[in-house]
Amino acid sequence: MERKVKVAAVSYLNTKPLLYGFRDHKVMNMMELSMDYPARIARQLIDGEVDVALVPVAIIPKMKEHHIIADFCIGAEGPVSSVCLFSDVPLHEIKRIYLDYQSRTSVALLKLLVRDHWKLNVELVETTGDYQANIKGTDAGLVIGDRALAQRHVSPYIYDLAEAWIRFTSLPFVFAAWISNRPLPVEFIQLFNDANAIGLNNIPAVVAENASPDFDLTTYYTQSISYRLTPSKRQGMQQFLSHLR
Ligand SMILES: C=C(O[C@@H]1C=C(C(=O)O)C=C[C@H]1O)C(=O)O
Repeated sequence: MERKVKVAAVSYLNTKPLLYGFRDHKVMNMMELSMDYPARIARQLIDGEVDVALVPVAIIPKMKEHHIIADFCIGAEGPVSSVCLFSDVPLHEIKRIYLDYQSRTSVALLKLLVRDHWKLNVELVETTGDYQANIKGTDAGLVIGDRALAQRHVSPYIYDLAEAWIRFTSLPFVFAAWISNRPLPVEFIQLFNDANAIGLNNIPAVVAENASPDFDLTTYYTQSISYRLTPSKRQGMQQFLSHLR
């Protein structure tokens, strides 16, 4: 038998619906699952430490070979709630923006919006560890994932990046997709897709076994995140990637 497929997933609440169905699924006999934050799993997929990952789509241009293997993604057709620019002051008064080291796609999207949509003259600052405490005065911050859901209760000004992208392009946005760095057996791909769909078809069960002190998870899973990689999401993704080139 072929060796097990190494799969890496995002360790945020937004991935729980996609992973819910894997537990007792027979696809687990064919794979090993690990979890980390998006920038780390991006590195693991590029370096070949894993075969498939729910990676930030912004890293696609860095891959020698890539295959989108599933019909599911971390996307949005409206405000995504967990990818935002947080600030104490209105957008045009911001002087500096701290960038989230856990992100790849949202950092690229923020840079695009700053330049072409919002047209801001700001200093962009890379981070490597905890930086949310730096978000104060005219220093703003991009925060993603569960930490963004918490930051919503802290910062008075919240600019949702998916919402801004949709205003800018009239297209939905894809933050992350299941991508492999080599071709995989059709049987694996079919089972993998089947496992992804189970949680999405059972959102109340997914909500029942997870908890967020910061955000209503039913709303998050059914209205903020949009999980189906539809033709219009693929179009949004292509448009985003062509902006990156
Ligand atoms: C919507 C989100 O999408 C995430 C954003 C990513 C990025 O910016 O690189 C990568 C994976 C997604 O989990 C989120 O985490 O809040």
